[in-house]
Amino acid sequence: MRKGWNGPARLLDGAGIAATIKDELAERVRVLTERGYTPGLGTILVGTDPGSVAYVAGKHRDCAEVGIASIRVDLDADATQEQIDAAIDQLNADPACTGYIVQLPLPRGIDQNTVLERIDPDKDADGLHPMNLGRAVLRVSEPIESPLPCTPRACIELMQRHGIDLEGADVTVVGRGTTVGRSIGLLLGRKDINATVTSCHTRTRDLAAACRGADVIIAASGQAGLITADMVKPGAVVLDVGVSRITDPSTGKTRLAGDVADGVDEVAGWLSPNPAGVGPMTRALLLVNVVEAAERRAGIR
Ligand SMILES: Nc1nc(=O)c2c([nH]1)NC[C@@H]1CN(c3ccc(C(=O)N[C@@H](CCC(=O)O)C(=O)O)cc3)C=[N+]21
Repeated sequence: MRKGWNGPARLLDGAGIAATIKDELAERVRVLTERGYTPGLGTILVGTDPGSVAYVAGKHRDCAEVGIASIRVDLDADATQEQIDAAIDQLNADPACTGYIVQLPLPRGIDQNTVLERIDPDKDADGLHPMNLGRAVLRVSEPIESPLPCTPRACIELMQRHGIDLEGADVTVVGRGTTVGRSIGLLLGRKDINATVTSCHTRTRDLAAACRGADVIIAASGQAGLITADMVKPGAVVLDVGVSRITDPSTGKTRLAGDVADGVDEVAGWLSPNPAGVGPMTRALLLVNVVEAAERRAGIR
């Protein structure tokens, strides 16, 4: 938060920091490759959801930029649970694959939890396997030598690299989805971060009050424009994590919209743009998870 703040917000430059992180990773990848441990990222994509197709393509482009090998498994939208299981078993067994993700959401009829639990926890590049989430719950004061969820890591890294102090800060998290809302509190409450976390969702009685009291708002509900200027304490840090695809009723065209409404930039002290904020950072932290997994395998962490 910024004292005596009187807008407009400074931008949390996710695209810029992501580029810096990728530069740092390229050097670590070079060392790994020299030792015969080139990291490899796998993706399993089921179906042709345009958002998912675009994200997966972005992840493979990022890999190429830093020298990480990439392995792509694309399945039809009507793939069976058995076919998805077989793709997971294949990547679990593939020595060239250091870590991989199964792009979410999965088509209707496929059980997400069964899929996530089948991933080898050491290769869980998303940090969403119950073993890895469980480690994050249990190890609050020691370093965690296993993958952590990418978007929560991305949010924290984005703030830390802009010098934002989270020690004792009041952080309100809006949304309780698997990839962000449910797990980010595990990281924010760690003894090396020490934030105080309030977790809100669609049944919260007074969301505006919970937001107004916060030094930091993490908006990850997936409801376009949910967080409005009147809900933000002047000078607060606002991270716009949500991604919704909305259709303009007059033109019929779709566009991407975040959780944060226009006008918040006039009140907040810091704001992550969307696009170019948390999205590119999430992709960068995915690569960090893969490089860290490769370093563990190579015995250099
Ligand atoms: N297993 C799994 N892991 C994920 O991490 C995961 C997932 N499933 N399913 C969907 C969400 C969404 N997500 C995004 C990643 C990058 C951008 C991103 O880089 N966006 C660009 C813009 C991209 C555009 O314009 O389409 C930006 O913000 O600048 C956005 C969204 C990862 N997710």
